[in-house]
Amino acid sequence: MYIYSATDIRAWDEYTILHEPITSIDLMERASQACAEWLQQYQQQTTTGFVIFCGKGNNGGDGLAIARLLAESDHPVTVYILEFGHKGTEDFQTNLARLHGSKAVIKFIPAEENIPALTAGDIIIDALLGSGLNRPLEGLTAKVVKHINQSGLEVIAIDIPSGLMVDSSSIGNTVITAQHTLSFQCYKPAFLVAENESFVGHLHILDIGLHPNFPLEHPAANRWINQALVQSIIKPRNKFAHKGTYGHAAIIAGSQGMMGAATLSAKACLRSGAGKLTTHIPAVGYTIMQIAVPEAMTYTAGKEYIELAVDLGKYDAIGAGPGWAQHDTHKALLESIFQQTTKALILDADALNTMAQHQQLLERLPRHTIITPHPKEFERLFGKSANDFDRIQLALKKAAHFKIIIVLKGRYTLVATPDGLAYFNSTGNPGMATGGSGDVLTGIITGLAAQGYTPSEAAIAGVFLHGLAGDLAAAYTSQESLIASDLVEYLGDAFHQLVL
Ligand SMILES: NC(=O)C1=CN([C@@H]2O[C@H](COP(=O)(O)OP(=O)(O)OC[C@H]3O[C@@H](n4cnc5c(N)ncnc54)[C@H](OP(=O)(O)O)[C@@H]3O)[C@@H](O)[C@H]2O)[C@@H](O)CC1
Ligand SMILES: Nc1ncnc2c1ncn2[C@@H]1O[C@H](COP(=O)(O)OP(=O)(O)O)[C@@H](O)[C@H]1O
Ligand SMILES: [K+]
Repeated sequence: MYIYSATDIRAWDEYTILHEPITSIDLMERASQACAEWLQQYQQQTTTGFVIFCGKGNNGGDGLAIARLLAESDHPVTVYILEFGHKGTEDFQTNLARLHGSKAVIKFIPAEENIPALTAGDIIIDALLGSGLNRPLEGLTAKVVKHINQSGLEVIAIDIPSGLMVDSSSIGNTVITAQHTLSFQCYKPAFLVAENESFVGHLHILDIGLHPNFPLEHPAANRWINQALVQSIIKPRNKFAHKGTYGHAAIIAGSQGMMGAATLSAKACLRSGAGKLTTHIPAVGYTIMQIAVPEAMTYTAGKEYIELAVDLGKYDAIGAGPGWAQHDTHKALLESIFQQTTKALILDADALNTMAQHQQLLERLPRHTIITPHPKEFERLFGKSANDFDRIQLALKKAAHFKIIIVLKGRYTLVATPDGLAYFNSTGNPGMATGGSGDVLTGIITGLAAQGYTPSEAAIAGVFLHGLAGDLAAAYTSQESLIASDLVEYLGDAFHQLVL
């Protein structure tokens, strides 16, 4: 599934009108019906008043149609139309004419003194501006939005909170703060970044039946990692497989006091289907690893810190970095890993911090290395970004420059590939914001890469399975109680859900 820009969404709209075919006003009716149905399910008492703020574009047109549909179901509805000069789009005008025949009360806001007082208990519907927004809100529009935000009432935004840019940062702008956003057909870039969380609230994507052929003919660089995509990647195991079939993985991890990171990565690697695993750890962790992960072979070098890794050429995938801590031998260790790597390499945590301190190492990264920074590690490596959109662009730029795969972790983890594609992961939950979650991810991606999945495939499937394991674990144990070990325990159920 693609994540479209505002321009692409408009094109999909027009494509549907032309090819279904359907008139523009009927498409608006379909979108509005989907919203009205959602609203009535959400608020079943017909005594609840809806106060609907409409602009004069098609987002306002949606608001007018929703008003009529709610009034027909005996909800008290008051509509406020914000006057900004022009008379409104054609579909806005048609819906205004249709609304005149209904029980809804229609009022206009031509000036600040007409901004209405809002009544406790009312639900506000924001249909002021949608995907046609082309500049920050100002003047009367900004005042209305601030008034709504200050009311403290529940706000439900139609398509996108008014004032929020679809494809770029809205930091510092006046934007509706919604508790729910009912958006049409597909995710938009604005919904995927942490900086917009407080505006969007709970997001609901409503299917309004835009033409299914459009995505087939218009691939986009921004993509959604969902079950269908991962099912197309993960292959069932061969009937006559033996342990050599699924690769030999190495996890180079751990230090005094951080052997947990190494064991979590190792377990996750094995639970992801790798045929064999050897762990390279410091001597201090030998007994811990042998007891915690008896399935893994173990090689030790260094006492409290891993200092040397030898004979790496035989591995199909190497995961390095979890629990290394900071030590002055790590630069040489990384250089030696780079030299010996023949196949896949996954770098996380302190391996990334070491590269951040010795930037020249970046230039020596083997091609198609996967790095898995969280935003702070990303910043240490590549510098600060002014906003989340810039950070995504920077990740794509660096992925292309160094020919690597960057897994930028977060709510919607980004997998940026060297060919300029940005995959956003759909699974996961805040229960996973707990120490060790990232170590599990490193193990999963290493385990997948060892089996011969390409680095991009391993990263995409890895983040999805990791998040899905988190969702299944949270459903059982709650987000609060979730710990990283649970992610390993639920990986099996996550694979089951793919129904191979
Ligand atoms: N795509 C779909 O699937 C479907 C989409 N549908 C709906 O259509 C909506 C998009 O409609 P839309 O294009 O008419 O845009 P919308 O945001 O209502 O108005 C934009 C107009 O406002 C203006 N303007 C811009 N910025 C401004 C500002 N800061 N302050 C003040 N004014 C500003 C600007 O005009 P300008 O002033 O620049 O001449 C621009 O022309 C979409 O969100 C969804 O709800 C459904 O009905 C059917 C299926
Ligand atoms: N709010 C969230 N929603 C979804 N996934 C999350 C959330 N918080 C954290 N995660 C996931 O958990 C992992 C945390 O990794 P990281 O920050 O490296 O943790 P650690 O260093 O403790 O292992 C990442 O894969 C991230 O995507
Ligand atoms: K809106």
